[in-house]
Amino acid sequence: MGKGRFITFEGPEGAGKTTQIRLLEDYLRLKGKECITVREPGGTPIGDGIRQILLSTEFSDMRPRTEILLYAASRAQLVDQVIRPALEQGKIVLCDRYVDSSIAYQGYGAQWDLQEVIQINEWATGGLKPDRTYLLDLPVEMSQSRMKNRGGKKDRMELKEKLFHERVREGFLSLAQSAPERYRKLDACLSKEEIFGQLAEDILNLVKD
Ligand SMILES: Nc1ncnc2c1ncn2[C@@H]1O[C@H](COP(=O)(O)OP(=O)(O)OP(=O)(O)O)[C@@H](O)[C@H]1O
Ligand SMILES: Cc1cn([C@H]2C[C@H](O)[C@@H](COP(=O)(O)O)O2)c(=O)[nH]c1=O
Repeated sequence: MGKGRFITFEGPEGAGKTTQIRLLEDYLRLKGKECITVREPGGTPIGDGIRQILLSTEFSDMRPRTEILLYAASRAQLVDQVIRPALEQGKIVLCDRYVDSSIAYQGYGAQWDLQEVIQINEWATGGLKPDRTYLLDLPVEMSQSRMKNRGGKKDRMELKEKLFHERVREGFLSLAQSAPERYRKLDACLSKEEIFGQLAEDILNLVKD
């Protein structure tokens, strides 16, 4: 049995997290690795219910404490029900967003106390940390233009002002800088293939045993 590895993807809306996770999943399977993909908020029936509440524009009056706790509640369920069991079975877990999204959006974006966000999430996850985090960094204008091209209605988080999203980007960049051993920053303006080339080069070392 291989050693379980927990790999997370972070970055703004439209950065290409889903695209890169799909490419990576195929690549790892070809290399004979067992992996699963999950996303946050969601990834379990309870988490999917919480996701609907969190992203619905009906709840524009959601309070910051409620928002932080709902993201953490979805995460607690996902860690306990899906992520830890998969890691114990030696699988590679690819996770679209994790605790760093709460630090970036609720901490930096909404300007809530960073230490409180960190502590709540430490408790919710039982301290589970990723082995590797890929940050797909993209300017806010490009994120918003990709969202526009994708079409459909904006969700509650996408509707937040541009300055909020600028602070989120700063938050991610600061997180990446403060943990260089865990983070790999990728330029999300590059082509899908160029980004994946960089990712694939890094991942093989990480999952070799
Ligand atoms: N490197 C890239 N260059 C140009 N367009 C890209 C690139 N990567 C992804 N896209 C396109 O941008 C859009 C968003 O990509 P994707 O869904 O992978 O992003 P995401 O980070 O998962 O977004 P979200 O957080 O909103 O779910 C899609 O239309 C996708 O085809
Ligand atoms: C996990 C997490 C997510 N968010 C925000 C980020 C996005 O705007 C949405 C999730 O939707 P997407 O399909 O991944 O773009 O929720 C957040 O604010 N805090 C979090 O912890």
